[in-house]
Amino acid sequence: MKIGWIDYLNTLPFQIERFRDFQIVKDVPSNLNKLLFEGKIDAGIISAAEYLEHYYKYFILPDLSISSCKDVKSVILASHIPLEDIKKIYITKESKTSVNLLRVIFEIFLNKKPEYKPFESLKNKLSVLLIGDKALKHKSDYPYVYDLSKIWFDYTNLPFTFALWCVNKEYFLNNRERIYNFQSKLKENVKEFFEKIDNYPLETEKKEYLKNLSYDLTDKHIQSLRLFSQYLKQLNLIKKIPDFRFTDGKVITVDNTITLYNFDYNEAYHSSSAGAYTESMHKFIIPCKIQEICEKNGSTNILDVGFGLGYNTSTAIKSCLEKNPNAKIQIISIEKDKNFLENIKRIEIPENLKHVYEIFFKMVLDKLTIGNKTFDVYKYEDNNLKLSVVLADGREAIQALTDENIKFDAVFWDPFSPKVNPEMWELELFENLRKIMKDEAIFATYSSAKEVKKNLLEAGFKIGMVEPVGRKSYSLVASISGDIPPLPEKEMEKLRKHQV
Ligand SMILES: C=C(O[C@@H]1C=C(C(=O)O)C=C[C@H]1O)C(=O)O
Repeated sequence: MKIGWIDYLNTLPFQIERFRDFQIVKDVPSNLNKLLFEGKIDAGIISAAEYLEHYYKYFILPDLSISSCKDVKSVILASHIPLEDIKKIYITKESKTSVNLLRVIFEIFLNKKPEYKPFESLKNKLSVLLIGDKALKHKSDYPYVYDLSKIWFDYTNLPFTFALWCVNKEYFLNNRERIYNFQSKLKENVKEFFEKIDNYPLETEKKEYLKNLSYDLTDKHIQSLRLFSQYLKQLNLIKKIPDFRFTDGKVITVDNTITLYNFDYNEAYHSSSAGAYTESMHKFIIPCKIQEICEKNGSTNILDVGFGLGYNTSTAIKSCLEKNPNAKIQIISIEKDKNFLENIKRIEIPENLKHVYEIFFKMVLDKLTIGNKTFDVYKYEDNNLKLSVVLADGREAIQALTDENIKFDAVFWDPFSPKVNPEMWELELFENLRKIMKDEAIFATYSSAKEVKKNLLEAGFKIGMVEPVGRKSYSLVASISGDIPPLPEKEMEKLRKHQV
């Protein structure tokens, strides 16, 4: 394994010299960012801003960072003139996070646009951005020293994270155990370093500097990184607001709800850009008109394919009962992963869904015969709700449902994507599905892949679109004869052409 390593005093607590089996590549942050991006190193401590820009290429090693609360002392704008008079700033070539932070401070907080220029030497420069050991060394040469972390804190009341331990995604998927081992050693090293710091052979001033930093990565740090990323987006320094993906499978999505990464399918359970709860609401519950059905009919019968972490089912129950507290809800959900309840226990459930999740944890394992097949099923039933999570392959369960006298009012189609899970998007499956839907029932899915549209049309559905939330392309709805927003005529034409 090739590990990128920043040779600054502040990386000392990770005690890299202990990792003798790995190849250590020492460089400044800006170069390490490039090396990791290009896959020339496998993991490393890199600029937090590099993660924010290219998050989809990496996973973060949890609970590790280089952060500061208030002063950091080693990321400074050092100047011979006061801040108000600064028109031109010479910036270090070693940084990515700090340059971006400097821009946020000037262009957003102070509403100023100085000129930025990289420097080769410090000679004759009025104002410079310095990081790392050079900042510590040269700060006393300048009459005005502005600590960027302190300014961030004054404006946001949040700590600031400069560096993250990240691993290249491909490398991680093939070497998970090795990375788990590495991260737990890093964590141990930091802990031990600070336990024994008083005996460490190092000047007191340097010890104080290190003690003032923090090496963990808490919710507060993530909150701060998210805010930072929003500013970077505003300044066009990144294209998309990132999610936060960790090697333990946890993903903190854009609306701050948590989803998990499925390492078998190499895909998260929810889109990173909309957020888990928002996605449920806008791609499934609203397009399927769950509230209208509950209000009008007093009951609803939903098929949820891909229970996953339970967001769609729980959001449906919540929305329905909000509109009509007496509604009778029947949900059949299909889930392939027998351990889905274990996965749910690992996420933090949004406050507004907690009461519904309590129901999930009351489900009991039982058997259910559908058609002539018997499945394992998690069941729950009370006056309002009859919920069955069938543990089965989607195709088998839907095939079996066609032998029952059952018709659904709504279908949430939420398996892994056509790219990684093509068998769940095939024509035959949609033909079976059509048999178990009421004529006016609406089918909703997050995908708008061409194959999916084609197969739905061929199975006898009309298709429509749902405006995008948090991503570029729209998502799909389909129905036999229900009222759905049509696809733009241009799209339909393209599809017709492809069909002949
Ligand atoms: C706290 C510091 O943060 C560093 C700043 C970085 C950046 O600006 O990109 C990257 C890694 C960190 O080690 C420092 O330089 O002292």
